[in-house]
Amino acid sequence: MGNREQYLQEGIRLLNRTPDVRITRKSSVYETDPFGFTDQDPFLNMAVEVQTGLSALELLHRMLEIELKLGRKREVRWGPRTLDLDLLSYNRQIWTSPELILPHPGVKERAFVLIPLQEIAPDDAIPGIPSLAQHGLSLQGKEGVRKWTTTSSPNESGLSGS
Ligand SMILES: Nc1ncnc2c1ncn2[C@@H]1O[C@H](COP(=O)(O)OP(=O)(O)OP(=O)(O)O)[C@@H](O)[C@H]1O
Ligand SMILES: Nc1nc2c(c(=O)[nH]1)N=C(CO)CN2
Repeated sequence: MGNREQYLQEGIRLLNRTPDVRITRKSSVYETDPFGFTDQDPFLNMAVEVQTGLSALELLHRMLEIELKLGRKREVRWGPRTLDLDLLSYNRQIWTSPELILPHPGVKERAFVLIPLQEIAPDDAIPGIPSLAQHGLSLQGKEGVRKWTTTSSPNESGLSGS
């Protein structure tokens, strides 16, 4: 919602100012069709890598604080938001608790996550996630807001159909 690029940049700034958290890589920014609740404006998505001494749960808590600081309200599931920060993967750990699931369960079904992620992380960064090529996805363009193409017809998530 609102000035989407500014929210992304502010989120990154606050993440990088968090004690014991340093951003080490940033993907391009992608404009993506809304997934889940489709009657809303396009999203901007990106992935960042951080180096941290925090535990995964501590990092998640700092991320939730940043969302709140930037005015995130939880109204409609999958609905419009100022900023959503998800912890996609942490040291290739596999973890399930009521508060935190690792890797994030949405990764494997969301092209808007997989594509920015593959720009900054190796194919095996997330346990159990097939590579982009295995999803039939390829990237276009090099600068600015980027797009991708699917080699077969996309399903709702934007990933190639099975
Ligand atoms: N890996 C994770 N990263 C971020 N949040 C997670 C993760 N695993 C579990 N959660 C939990 O999910 C809760 C709800 O997240 P949120 O409201 O951002 O969902 P959403 O963005 O609407 O939908 P989705 O989670 O499908 O992207 C968080 O409070 C958090 O405790
Ligand atoms: N394109 C796109 N659609 C979404 C997104 C998102 O980040 N990008 N996040 C959602 C809830 O987490 C729901 N739908």
